[in-house]
Amino acid sequence: MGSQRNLRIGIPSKGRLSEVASELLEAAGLSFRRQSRGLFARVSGLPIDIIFLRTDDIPTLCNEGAIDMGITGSDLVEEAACDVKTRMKLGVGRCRLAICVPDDSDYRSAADLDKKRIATSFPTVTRTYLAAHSATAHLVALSGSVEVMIQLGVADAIVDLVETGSTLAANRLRVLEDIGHYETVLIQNGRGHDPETADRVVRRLEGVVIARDYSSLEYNVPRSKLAQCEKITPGYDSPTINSLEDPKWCSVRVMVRRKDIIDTMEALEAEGASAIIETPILNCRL
Ligand SMILES: Nc1ncnc2c1ncn2[C@@H]1O[C@H](COP(=O)(O)OP(=O)(O)OP(=O)(O)O)[C@@H](O)[C@H]1O
Ligand SMILES: O=P(O)(O)OC[C@H]1O[C@H](OP(=O)(O)OP(=O)(O)O)[C@H](O)[C@@H]1O
Ligand SMILES: [Mg+2]
Repeated sequence: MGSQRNLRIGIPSKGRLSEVASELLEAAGLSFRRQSRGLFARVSGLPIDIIFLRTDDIPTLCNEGAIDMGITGSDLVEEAACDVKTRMKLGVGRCRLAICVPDDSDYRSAADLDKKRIATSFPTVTRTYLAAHSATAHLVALSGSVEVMIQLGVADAIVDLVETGSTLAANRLRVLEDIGHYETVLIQNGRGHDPETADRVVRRLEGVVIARDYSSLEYNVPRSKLAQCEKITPGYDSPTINSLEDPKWCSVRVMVRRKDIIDTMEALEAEGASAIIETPILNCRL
């Protein structure tokens, strides 16, 4: 039984998302070894092949059916303007796409860029955004080094990805407007090749991605204070409560978003909780 060929998952062959994608798949129990510069790798014990591709080709190749699923940036999915489904956000590679202008220019909004020249690797997204803001610009479509194009006299403004803003600062640019926020995603086309294996990949990645976002927190609390503490830590579903030898006390185990962990520990302590312990979660099924 089974499908005629293995499920194909396309992942970046190089660049910043290449390691991110491999690590996530490994953590989800999809183990494979890439021969140097190889295009394919077989996943051990599962009917899956990993195909190594350019990050920006992954949306198009998924839409065309060359791969069944792919890991890439949601910015590139939007730019490719094709009909693939986003199965899940992977919680990494977060960045935004922004219209940027020289620090010392007087532009105040996208509408001020009407009839100006804009350099970008995202012509489709840029054109759509400008049209919605009553501006039409001359777009210079480039595949990289967009930040230097103002200095080179090629453009008046650029549209590029921004994370920390250090590239902008180095080039004396500022953000005029944000176009959108993006992150690394798992995509799938609508052809439905081997849906059982595809869903299994999604469930496995979910386990890892959710686990990375949460910690497990355990604490002891007098039963009289339990209600207040449960308000602070409602948990992913609901907290697990265990009895302690002293009937006036109980122990609580709960999942807490990692970004909230310190504030939560402080709030619990202030309510009278003690022995508050954070432990990382490697994987989970909820
Ligand atoms: N500074 C950044 N911070 C976070 N994510 C980013 C950043 N820059 C890019 N990304 C994400 O990574 C994807 C791939 O990045 P990019 O297009 O720069 O290629 P790359 O992997 O860096 O390879 P190259 O060296 O060819 O530029 C982007 O589409 C975006 O989703
Ligand atoms: O706001 P920052 O943290 O500075 O990040 C933004 C920069 O990151 C990306 O470039 P990348 O590092 O991939 O270099 P590249 O231009 O060689 O692709 C992007 O194209 C920006 O230039
Ligand atoms: Mg890059």
